Amino acid sequence: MKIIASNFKTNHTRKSTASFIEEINGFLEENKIENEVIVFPTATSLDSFSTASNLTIGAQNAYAVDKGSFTGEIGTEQLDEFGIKTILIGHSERRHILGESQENIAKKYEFYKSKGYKIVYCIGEPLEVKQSGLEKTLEYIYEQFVGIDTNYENLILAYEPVWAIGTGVTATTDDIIKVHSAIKEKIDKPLLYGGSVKVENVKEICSLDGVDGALIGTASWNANDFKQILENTKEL
Ligand SMILES: O=C[C@H](O)COP(=O)(O)O
Repeated sequence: MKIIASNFKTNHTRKSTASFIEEINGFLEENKIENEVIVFPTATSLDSFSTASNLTIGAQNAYAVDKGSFTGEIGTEQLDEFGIKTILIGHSERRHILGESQENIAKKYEFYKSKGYKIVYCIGEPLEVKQSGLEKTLEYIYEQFVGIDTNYENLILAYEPVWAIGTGVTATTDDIIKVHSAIKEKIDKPLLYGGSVKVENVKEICSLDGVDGALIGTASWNANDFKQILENTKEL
């Protein structure tokens, strides 16, 4: 059983999201796909979708609050409206582009943990760290666990090397195995790989030891490609 997640990032409209979800839902049912599938649309496209039991809709981000005066943010009141109970936290784009600190990420994690959300928690190193070797890479990754309760029952991890995200450069199977096995030795949670996963490589990556699924950006935005990804991982 694998977990295949699609992160829309800043892509798709409300309308195209609804048709994507309808199409994927139908595909899962018709093809009896049993893997767990999670789709993270933009906040503006969240809705009360009717979905198969193995398809979950999650939020890409939300503030650590129920409601209040936090311009531009959403909280659990807005997520509850659509029954959203899954959230992505610590994505590298939020860390490196939007400037979220480990302290803020840990606060957000604690808040959504206290609400019982399923949390997909991302970790991963930038290129200069990777170039300094495995030991430094792991040190960097472990710092991203500061303030994070890794025993939380609803936790899924996603290892996403920053240099592989949206670049078309996938980590080698050797890179993935080394980092995944090191993380798995310390933390016994499902661990996804993310970073230029596509139709052609998803099966190989998801078959590696210590890889429990994939968190996919670019290659998941086209419904036909995502269906192919789901098909290619169906038997794993
Ligand atoms: O959340 C997904 C990851 O950032 C991977 O993105 P990507 O598949 O476009 O490389």
